[in-house]
Amino acid sequence: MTNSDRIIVPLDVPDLESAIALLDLLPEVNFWKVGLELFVSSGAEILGILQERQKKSFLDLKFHDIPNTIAGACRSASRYQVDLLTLHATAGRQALTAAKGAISDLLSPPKLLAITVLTSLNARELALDLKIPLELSEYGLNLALLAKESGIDGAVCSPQEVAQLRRVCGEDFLLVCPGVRPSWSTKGDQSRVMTPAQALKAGADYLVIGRPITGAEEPKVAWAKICHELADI
Ligand SMILES: O=c1ccn([C@@H]2O[C@H](COP(=O)(O)O)[C@@H](O)[C@H]2O)c(=O)[nH]1
Repeated sequence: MTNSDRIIVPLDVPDLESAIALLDLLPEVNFWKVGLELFVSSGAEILGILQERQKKSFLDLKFHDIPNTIAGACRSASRYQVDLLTLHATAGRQALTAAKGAISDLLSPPKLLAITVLTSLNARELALDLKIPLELSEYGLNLALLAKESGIDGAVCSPQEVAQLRRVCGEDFLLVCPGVRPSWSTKGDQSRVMTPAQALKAGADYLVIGRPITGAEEPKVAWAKICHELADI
């Protein structure tokens, strides 16, 4: 796998037409993410289109519910033959275990990823608004370990925590990092960021890079620039 195959681009657009326009504009992208905005507006059709085009897909619906509901949602989502699927680690051990159990008899189930601490949050918000008494990195690590113990395949974390998670959770635990910003792009609403090269060197398996590419004046140029930055690491 080349480093550009490690980049997942989110289709964070309001409708199917805009999503297809992005696929057409960036045929060199092999891994696409479908999140809440597109799925809520347009449903699952985009997942069939990605399959037809032989692209890998990441369904990022971040399930957060009681065990029975999460299990059913994971089973339903598996029908779409997606490669990755997310749920929140904070749903708890029983929900994580139920999610894994609900898809374990399928022939090619998606890999389940647990969201740890959203990359938009900073330490101050975690402590003052959410009243989490742990350091952010310790909290994230605990959530990743809970997911691993519950049979979940990997975690979504910020690049700032990925080295620690890699060290503690091991090589087989899939680590996917949003919150990735090239030095030449703006952070926007992301708090805990690193550049693509830093994130890969720190141990990420995949990088989710959206607006620096899709919001660029010339998305093809932005994509090529990031791939170039990752070519020699
Ligand atoms: O902690 C998280 C979990 C998921 N995301 C998603 O990743 C992309 C990031 O897009 P950018 O435009 O590169 O900011 C987006 O779809 C989020 O829903 C995340 O950012 N942080």
